[in-house]
Amino acid sequence: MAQLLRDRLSLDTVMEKPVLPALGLLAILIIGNTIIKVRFQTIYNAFFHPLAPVPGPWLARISRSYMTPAQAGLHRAQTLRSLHDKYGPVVRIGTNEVSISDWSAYRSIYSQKTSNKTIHFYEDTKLANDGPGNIFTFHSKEAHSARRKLQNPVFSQQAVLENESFIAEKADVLVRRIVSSENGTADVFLLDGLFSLEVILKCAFNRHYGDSPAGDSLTYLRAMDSSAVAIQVRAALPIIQRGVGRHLPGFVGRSYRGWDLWEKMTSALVQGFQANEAAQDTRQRFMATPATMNVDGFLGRRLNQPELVDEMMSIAFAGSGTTSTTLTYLLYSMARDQVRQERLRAELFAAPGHTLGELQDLPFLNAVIKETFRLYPTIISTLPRVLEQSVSVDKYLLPVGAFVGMQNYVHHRDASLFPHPDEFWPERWLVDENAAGSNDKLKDMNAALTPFSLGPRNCIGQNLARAELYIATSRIFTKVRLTLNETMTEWDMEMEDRFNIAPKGRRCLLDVEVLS
Ligand code: HEM
Repeated sequence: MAQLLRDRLSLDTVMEKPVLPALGLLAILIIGNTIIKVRFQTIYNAFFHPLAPVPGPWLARISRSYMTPAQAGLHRAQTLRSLHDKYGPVVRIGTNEVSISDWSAYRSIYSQKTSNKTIHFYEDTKLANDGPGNIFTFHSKEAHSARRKLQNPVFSQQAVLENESFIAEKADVLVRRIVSSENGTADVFLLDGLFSLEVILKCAFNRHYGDSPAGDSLTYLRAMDSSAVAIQVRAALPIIQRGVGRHLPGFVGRSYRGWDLWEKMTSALVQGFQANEAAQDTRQRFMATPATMNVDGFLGRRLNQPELVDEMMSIAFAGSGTTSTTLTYLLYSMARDQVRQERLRAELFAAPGHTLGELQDLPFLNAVIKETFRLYPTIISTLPRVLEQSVSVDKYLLPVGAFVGMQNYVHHRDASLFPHPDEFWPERWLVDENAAGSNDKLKDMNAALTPFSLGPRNCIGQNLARAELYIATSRIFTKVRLTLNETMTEWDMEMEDRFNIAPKGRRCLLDVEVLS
């Protein structure tokens, strides 16, 4: 027995002894291997990656998250501008990512063949709860071009002209709201938001809202705006889907519940339109009609309910905040500059008429709108793309698979094309055609002005957006004189980069004088 025990003990000892060192060795090997791998990857990224020759901050060579703090701080575009000032037109901003500021590269980067939308960025903007994606988010080029074909007719210039009376009607409501603002001070940030949303809801669903700024359209606007936080939280933490998020406390939970409400309201609009309007709209005038009635060529059928709701939420989202912030910055610029405001008014009063066509012929109005697009491009930030073809920019060859991006905020401030780039100076667009080289310069300025982007994923709603800006601007400045309210500070109107801009103070208070 004693011998047995001894044998057993010695066997255990024999068994135990090598186990610990073996585990230790394994751990050391695993850790060592990881360190070597990480080191190797880091060394590769820093020195041998195809993007290694591209200049940029040292940390960006080895980290994918170099831009995260700027993005979280809502100043990504401004940070990129400083990086371009320091490093030149092509800057490496991540292990596999570059930013480009050379406007002449825009057309090739954003062409059908060269690139595609990055999945991780755009997939996050699926909007309906069980929605499969929408025209804005599709990665598949076939799915996207079929959806674009389906929707294009209701966004054409012809379609916008047919809906001109709707836009004028809503612009008149906007003017009445401005005029009747409390104490003669209007918050045009809020009122412009309602205006562009109500234009969309009218043009999409034939839905009309009254003059009161405190009706259902305000509830819709607030619900849509409040969901921005939840959309970002879901993107950063995919585990927090809608079902979980709506139960969270505080502003995050509120944002998820706002998102639910926005979807519910859109769904009700879609159902109302299906029941009462769609089949009667034989001229296919309303933006919801083709998506409701016609076959999507990629799917080979009509859109089902979640697809339709997702699509309409994306149109409301893409089409309202964009136009309204542009209009807000236009009014702000004019309210700060009475001389230019008078010049604009004089041009409007002297115009033969105020139809869209007539307004689009007015040189100073055109210059004011272009300058607003240049200085306050509502989509301020990077439109991220993944390269499907290698492309040369400056002296660098950017390989297939690299993430690339350009941002209006940066190339719209290219001082070689736009002297005094941070100044609102509409006269820069009124080029003397007889001066030497002026036409070439104007051609370049126009080519560098890309507020609606270019290529297959450019803005489908740009005709409508332009029409809203021309009509609203003319209606406002022929009825009222605007001046900046004394409580407004520069900080209030600083642009926050949320992809789309928002003024930091979330208000734009203007004092209103009704013209006799
Ligand atoms: C001043 C107003 C507007 C500006 C500056 C603007 C700008 C843009 C830009 C830059 C893009 C490309 C985004 C990207 O590639 O990620 C875009 C796409 C889009 N915009 Fe606009 N937009 C405006 C108004 C509108 C309006 C009024 C609508 C609809 C009613 C609209 C609907 C869309 C849609 C659906 C897309 C996605 C198109 C696609 O991928 O095929 N936008 N817009």
